[in-house]
Amino acid sequence: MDQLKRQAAARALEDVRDGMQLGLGTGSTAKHFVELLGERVRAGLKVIGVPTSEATRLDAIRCGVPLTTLDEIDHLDITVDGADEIDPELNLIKGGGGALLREKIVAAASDRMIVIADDTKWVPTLGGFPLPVEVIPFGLGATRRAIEKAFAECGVSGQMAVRNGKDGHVFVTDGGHWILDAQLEKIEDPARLATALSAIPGVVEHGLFIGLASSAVLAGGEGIRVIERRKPKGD
Ligand SMILES: O=C[C@H](O)[C@H](O)[C@H](O)COP(=O)(O)O
Repeated sequence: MDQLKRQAAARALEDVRDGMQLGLGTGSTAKHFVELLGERVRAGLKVIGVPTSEATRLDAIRCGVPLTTLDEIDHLDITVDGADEIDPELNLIKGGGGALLREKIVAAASDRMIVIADDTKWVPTLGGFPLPVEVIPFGLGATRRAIEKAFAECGVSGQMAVRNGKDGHVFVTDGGHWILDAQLEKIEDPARLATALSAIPGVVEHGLFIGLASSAVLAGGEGIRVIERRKPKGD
């Protein structure tokens, strides 16, 4: 599986040109991209990156990839990031590693987002992977009830739990927030659910990435498949 992730990362790297400003994703697949990019940088490629998490920032530094911020530059050419699920419209569930907020800010600031994954992430309908919803700890009970109401209005339901870290304590995101993971099984209308969740006070962000991915590079036993998004970015 790790080999497949690396192959997808290597394919995305073929789109990177000298002088590009890149969004650097988070997770085990995006980590391969950062490592491969580092090799190219050491061989003379001139790029600059914006990391989507503290973990990726440290990886990029270790690999020698020069970094900047979205305060210092006004756009990114390409963001390369992994995903937890990808549907045929290239809508995504992200946030399995807790980096969804910075990932979405960076993807939205990019001309193109290339999603890299092994082909087990490709699904007909999103929802098998628990949907991460990043929340402010204050008023959590009220936020939870509002999320449940939004789920009901959007025709989905399922258990929701505060995410714990490996140490057994509540997982805290890079932004200092908590994550609720919702087991929804099938999200028939992800765009509607995304809009409903974004309207709830106390919800900082959610893991539905709608209309952000430009293409997906899927690596599987049969080789690599590149799927281009049909509609323009943002639609
Ligand atoms: O918060 C984490 C990110 O959204 C990751 O890109 C996503 O969880 C996929 O990670 P991985 O490549 O490790 O499966």
